[in-house]
Amino acid sequence: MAGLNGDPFLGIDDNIEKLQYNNNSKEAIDKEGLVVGIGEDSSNNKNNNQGGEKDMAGNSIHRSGSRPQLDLSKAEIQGNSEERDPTILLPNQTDDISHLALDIGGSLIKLVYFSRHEDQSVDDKRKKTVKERLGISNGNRRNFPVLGGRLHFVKFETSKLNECLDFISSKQLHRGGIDSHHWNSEASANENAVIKATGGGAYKFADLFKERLGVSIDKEDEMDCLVAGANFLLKAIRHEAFTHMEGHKEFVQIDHNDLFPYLLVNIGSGVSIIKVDGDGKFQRVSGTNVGGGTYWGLGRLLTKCNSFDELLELSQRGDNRTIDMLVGDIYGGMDYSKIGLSASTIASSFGKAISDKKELQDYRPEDISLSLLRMISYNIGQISYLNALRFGLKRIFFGGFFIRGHAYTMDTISFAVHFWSKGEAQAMFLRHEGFLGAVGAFMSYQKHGLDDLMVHHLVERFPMGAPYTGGKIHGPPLGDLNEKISWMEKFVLKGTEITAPVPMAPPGTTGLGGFEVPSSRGATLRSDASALNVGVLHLVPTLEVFPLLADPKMYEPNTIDLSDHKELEYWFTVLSGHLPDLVDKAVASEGGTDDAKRRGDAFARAFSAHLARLMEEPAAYGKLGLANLLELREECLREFQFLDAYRSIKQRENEASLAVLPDLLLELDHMDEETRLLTLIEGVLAANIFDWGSRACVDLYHKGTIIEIYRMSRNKMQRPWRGLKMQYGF
Ligand SMILES: Nc1ncnc2c1ncn2[C@@H]1O[C@H](COP(=O)(O)OP(=O)(O)O)[C@@H](O)[C@H]1O
Ligand SMILES: CC(C)(COP(=O)(O)O)[C@@H](O)C(=O)NCCC(=O)O
Repeated sequence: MAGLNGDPFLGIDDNIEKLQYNNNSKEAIDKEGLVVGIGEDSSNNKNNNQGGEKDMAGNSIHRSGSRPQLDLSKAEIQGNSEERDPTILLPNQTDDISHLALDIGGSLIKLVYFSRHEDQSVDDKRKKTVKERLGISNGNRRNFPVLGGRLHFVKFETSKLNECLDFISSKQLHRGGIDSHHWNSEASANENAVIKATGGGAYKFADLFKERLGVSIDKEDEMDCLVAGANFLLKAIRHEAFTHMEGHKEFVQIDHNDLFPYLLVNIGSGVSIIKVDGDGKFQRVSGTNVGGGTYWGLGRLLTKCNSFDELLELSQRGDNRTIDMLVGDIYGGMDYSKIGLSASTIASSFGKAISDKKELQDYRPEDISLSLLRMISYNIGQISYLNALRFGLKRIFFGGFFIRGHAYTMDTISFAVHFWSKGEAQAMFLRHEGFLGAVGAFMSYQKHGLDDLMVHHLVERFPMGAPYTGGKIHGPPLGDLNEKISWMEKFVLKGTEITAPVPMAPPGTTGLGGFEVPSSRGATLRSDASALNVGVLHLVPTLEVFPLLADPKMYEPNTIDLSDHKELEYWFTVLSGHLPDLVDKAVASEGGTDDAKRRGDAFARAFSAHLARLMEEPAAYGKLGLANLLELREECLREFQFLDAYRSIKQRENEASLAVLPDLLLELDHMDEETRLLTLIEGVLAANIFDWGSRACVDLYHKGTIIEIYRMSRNKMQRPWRGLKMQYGF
């Protein structure tokens, strides 16, 4: 019933099936692990960036294409390959392994770093033995370890560079991470490490990195990186792009064969506008100095805000009409319909301040913030459209941290694009908005094979719970989920108690294309990552996903789409109702100790909070299908260290099955070939039907083990077609 787990060492094609022993109808379904094989021949890896057009002024950047990075050739397990968690020797590995890339911008430092999967050690011995027994081979795949792990996304303010350096140092990221001994025990001793970095800070702070961390910065061109990052994310991450109009978010599945050309608008401190024609083929066609830095800088001066988020939060309670001059203010309350302007259209941002005999302090900071935000967002949307028009482009992707997943910002940009293009062009946003450059810099490492990754090769997971340690449940408030680092990591640094459930954000929309007052008033802004909806990307070097499908990249494994609210409500009720039972099983799987009970309790609270959040905002963690929801639950269980909630049940089942196996085999041996085959098929189907989790099956299950149920029902299962089969001789 349960498939083999992926084997990161062997890279064998392998199905991860998870049987859900659940108490609810419809609930127990198989989930296919989304899996990847990034261990293809790394020598074939192309550096997408190398062919980049260098037609931007003055950019002559050295790209260190010849420097080897994670070279996996001739890798082998050191010592006994049967031992748990064995060390892997990478004999051809140079000392400068690096799993970290940076984008050091005018406002923020973005970090993308790689950590190896922890779960690779789980029961490797058993898997190998089973694989050997079954004679499963690697086929023509390479017979050495592939890089399985996670891509993390972290950001810091550039003004707090020291925090960033401390973070890198505490995790030894510049030396391949604290788990680097798995890969190369000498790596940590390396003093000649080089890390890839892009953005202006790669130049400005290179000496500081050398001084503080002893690492050299290998500079990558910012535009190259933005484009490489955007192309990669659009190709490799399911539902990376989405539209946002009048508060409504819709994920867009990009067809890789029809991605280019597009316009990329990166709204960082300033704005770069790039026409992208292919991998490494692009041209920076425009830009504007009125960008994110303008909103934050001017906003800070005008409102005395202490943080960008505070400024954004203020805008949510603002009314721009007190400060913006509207068409109606000029036209005596009338529309100027001849040119299509309604009375409520803003004629001149901040224009009212000319005639009002008011001073700065007479205006509400909330109104100032909203007016400023609208002015800048609208302006960028309009300039972007004009550039799209120049080149006949219909699709405009917006990135950069100015957007910050903020509904009003996105609605305003979308409105401007839609309005001026008369619906011809479309504004789309990227979930990893601010990380494009950093991802691109990460991609520029040559030999990790990431540039071969395609759709389904990365599985995105969200930190779902709080870590447990020392007999107490710790963790930051759920609202701070993954602001900088995963919950588990955060705990190590901060270790605060769980104090609150996930705070509910208002339906953060503005209505009417961003011109009116936002409907979301008095609410707090979501913490960074939960607003950004950026999870950790997992690379699982095992299978191709359903390689026989005509177009595996476009395959949607979710048959139940939870963006339908009724469907979501149904599953919310099912999962909530099932929670106590699941907790009981999870606690039992860990021996029913007090410690397990506390973790079970914390898991229930955390998962309930996530469910509540998803009810409020179904797209909070990206496009939501039932398979994703069940995976979120698994992830949450794992974070509370329940590796397999159904462990004790499986144990019981295995014991029961093994006890009757000799008899069953004997019985099968005595059958003629046809009956044997039929019986075997029936047996497999019986188990599979149980897997479907119908209420009737589940009720039956409570009365005994699967094998007993099967035995009981087998005699009653003489199907009419069986007689027919004999009658007609097939
Ligand atoms: N926590 C934050 N601190 C500062 N600015 C932020 C923050 N979150 C979002 N921003 C916005 O993001 C902009 C920076 O975006 P980013 O894409 O990181 O560009 P850069 O590479 O110039 O730093 C800032 O100018 C500001 O408008
Ligand atoms: C200089 C920059 C590329 C730096 O990138 P950033 O740190 O803002 O992300 C960007 O700020 C920009 O494109 N500014 C606009 C300059 C102009 O075209 O007017």
